[in-house]
Amino acid sequence: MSPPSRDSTRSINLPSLVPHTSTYRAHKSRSRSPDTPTTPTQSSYFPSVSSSYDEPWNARVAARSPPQPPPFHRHRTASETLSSLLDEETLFNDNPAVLHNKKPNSTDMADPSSMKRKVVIMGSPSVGKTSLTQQYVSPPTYNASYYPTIEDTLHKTVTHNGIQYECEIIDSAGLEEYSLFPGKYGLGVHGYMLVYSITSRQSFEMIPIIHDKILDYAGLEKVPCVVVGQKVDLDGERAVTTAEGEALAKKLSAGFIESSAKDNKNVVRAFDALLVEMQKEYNPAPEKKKASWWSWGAK
Ligand SMILES: Nc1nc2c(ncn2[C@@H]2O[C@H](COP(=O)(O)OP(=O)(O)OP(=O)(O)O)[C@@H](O)[C@H]2O)c(=O)[nH]1
Repeated sequence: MSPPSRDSTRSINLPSLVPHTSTYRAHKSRSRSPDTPTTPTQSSYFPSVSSSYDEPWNARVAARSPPQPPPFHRHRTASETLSSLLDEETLFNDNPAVLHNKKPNSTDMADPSSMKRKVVIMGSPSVGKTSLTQQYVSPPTYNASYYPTIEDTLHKTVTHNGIQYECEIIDSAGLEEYSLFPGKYGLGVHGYMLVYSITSRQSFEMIPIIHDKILDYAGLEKVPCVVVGQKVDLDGERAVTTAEGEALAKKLSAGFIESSAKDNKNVVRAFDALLVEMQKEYNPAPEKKKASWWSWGAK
């Protein structure tokens, strides 16, 4: 006897689905009427145990799998996505730059005499991020022991160029080349301090990698940023020249400074440089009036 071909009429005896249950019919009749939601009520989706177990298994499956997905399963339209993003913004009312491409501005101030600034200190492990931050927030503080950071948030109110800033400073965990970028640092942040150690070439090479990750995550072409070459007291062990640091910062359109948390050298200047970068981005000085064409011959 020859084996059954693909087209053979012989088929496996699967039970056929029986969609025409009372639940299914109720759903169909609802979906025909434009005024009624197509989503069956909870009770019709999940009939009570006693009634559902009277029906065959395939009827119960059919009752739970309506042919049309309920509305909350469909893809959101662009305008729905936008309005949900706008809702998200209210979750971060302290952080005006929450949304991608949305810049904070002077109106983001709760108190008009002070501005909130959220900054993240990022870089490779052990470059001195914590030492730098603590030296800035509560000087003089320097601890020669090393305790890897998970994350720490510090606050400091400073006045710079006549403006008072309430700074929230996030001291982040050291990042390695293949570390996942922590998404929370890509949103709602006003500025970044990217720290390397002048004694570590590897930590220097991490700076453009972290910078790229920030831009990718935030969906921006530029973020206010300062590149800091830390541990400048160890000049004898230098692995990165000042010129290289400057050139990299220029390439990233960032500020640049070398500092030593140990000697408390340029620590305040590093944070001031970041305030300047943020100021340039969010509250640029009004452009000087351009000379109009007729003023050329006016002398
Ligand atoms: N010589 C010198 N050592 C420093 C300086 N800043 C920090 N250190 C030392 O470097 C080590 C690491 O410092 P941390 O401030 O913990 O470095 P970190 O970047 O926060 O490290 P992670 O928490 O791993 O990300 C510690 O032993 C510090 O004492 C500095 O300016 N000069």
